[in-house]
Amino acid sequence: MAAVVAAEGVVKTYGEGRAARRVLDGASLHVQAGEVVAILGRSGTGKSTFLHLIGGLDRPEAGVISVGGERVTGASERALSRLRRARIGFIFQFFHLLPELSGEANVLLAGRVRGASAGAGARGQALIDQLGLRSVAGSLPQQLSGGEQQRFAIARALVNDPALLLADEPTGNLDVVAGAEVLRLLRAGADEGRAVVMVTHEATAANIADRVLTLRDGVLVDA
Ligand SMILES: Nc1ncnc2c1ncn2[C@@H]1O[C@H](COP(=O)(O)OP(=O)(O)OP(=O)(O)O)[C@@H](O)[C@H]1O
Repeated sequence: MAAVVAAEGVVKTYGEGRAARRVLDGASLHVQAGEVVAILGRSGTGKSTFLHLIGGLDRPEAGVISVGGERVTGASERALSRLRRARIGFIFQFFHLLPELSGEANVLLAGRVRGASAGAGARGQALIDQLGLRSVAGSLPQQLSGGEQQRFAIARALVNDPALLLADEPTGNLDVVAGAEVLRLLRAGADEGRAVVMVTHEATAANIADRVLTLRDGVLVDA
């Protein structure tokens, strides 16, 4: 079976000249459908950078990245935004919900953009029910708890039924109970056949992972 994520030899440098810092130096990662991979590593080692590169939010200077068999590296901006909408769900530490829209509207909007998958509206409503968000569906993000905001963010990430979920410190801003629920939802997302790549500081988050890797000296190694 082809990997959902195939990243080979990824190199990324920030800055120029004497200030240049090579954050990724040949990092490689392959993730299959149904698999959760946790990436640990000290602060500043390049975990978020790597996730952004996989998701096509930034470009490496060397290496090859594919998602779902489609090239991320070398793709045009237009192709990248289509690929992101169709295949990738992003979940961030600070939720990144649009503040002027209700939780429900945040989810449904993601299912209405150009290139959204068929049936996204119905799926969004079903996710709001499944994730226990119906009673707060009309609330603005600022009126919601952190755990509720993250569950809306997960519903938004799932609304187009992506093959890949990318989660950057998804429990970093939550208490233990809400964090455990978010991890359970990520695990369930993989058990439904998605690939999940999660960057985390928290060793407990790795409990739901099939594989735990560490980013060290610019490459991914077994933890
Ligand atoms: N846009 C940027 N321009 C310059 N340097 C950057 C940029 N983004 C990140 N860096 C630097 O690259 C390094 C890796 O950053 P990154 O956010 O990927 O690390 P991280 O492992 O996710 O860290 P943390 O665990 O603290 O979130 C850091 O030293 C950071 O300061």
